[in-house]
Amino acid sequence: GFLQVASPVPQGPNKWHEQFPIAKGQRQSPIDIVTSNAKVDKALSDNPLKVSYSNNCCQSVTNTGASFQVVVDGAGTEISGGPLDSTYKLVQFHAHWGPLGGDEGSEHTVDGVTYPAELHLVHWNQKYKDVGEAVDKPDGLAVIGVFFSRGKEHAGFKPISDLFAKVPRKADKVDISFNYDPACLLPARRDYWTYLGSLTTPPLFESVTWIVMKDPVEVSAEQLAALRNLLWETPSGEGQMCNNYRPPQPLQGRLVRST
Ligand SMILES: Cc1ccc(O)c(S)c1
Ligand SMILES: [Zn+2]
Repeated sequence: GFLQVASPVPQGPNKWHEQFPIAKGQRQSPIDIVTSNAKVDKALSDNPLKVSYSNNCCQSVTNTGASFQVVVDGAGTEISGGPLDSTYKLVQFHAHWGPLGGDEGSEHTVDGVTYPAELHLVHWNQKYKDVGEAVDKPDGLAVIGVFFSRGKEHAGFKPISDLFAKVPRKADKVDISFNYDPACLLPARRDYWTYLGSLTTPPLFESVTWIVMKDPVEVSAEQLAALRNLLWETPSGEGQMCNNYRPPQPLQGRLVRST
């Protein structure tokens, strides 16, 4: 029969360093957050993190082949304060998750504890002309991480999780026709840990000021299962997208601050 030339299946995290040497860098993410080593920094509370999103900023949901991604028009969606020396604008949000029904899937862990999924709200520094210029600068990005725990349905996440079945394949895209305020995905209590790290997927740029919310938000088992309506390439062909999380990386002496 004809030689089957399979499309190159993305290699797992332990191979990324071959093509992206920065994978073994000095400020890689995610990390295990050892809460007893985190240092409370009152400067973080003296200048509180300000999150102001608008409720008509979300344009579409797409399947990137590695996660879902809600594409956001940054106009009117700004964060500032806390660990940030500048204003950053939201550009997209996505998530990382584990196997069906499992408790692993988050990227950051807290004293070794994993959550079933982790949401990433990606923002870029307004001192740069666009996200393309910001994405590889040391102060280019700020990502708010929110842990998802399994529990009651998250009414605010439902309009998004209901769309996953409409974007099963890579590059599939569906417009978001309703008003949606991503702030509904944040926990009520705004305490967080913050440290300097990187993107958790290639190209793994060391450009992220991480803001990891301490409190998880609850989503239902069905909403976690809806993440698997997204498909991706596996070594044995097309399959449910899952385990798209990178395990914790060496801290390399970095300080984790806490509110
Ligand atoms: C900009 C960006 C893209 C993908 C990611 O997983 C993260 S963490 C950040
Ligand atoms: Zn991410």
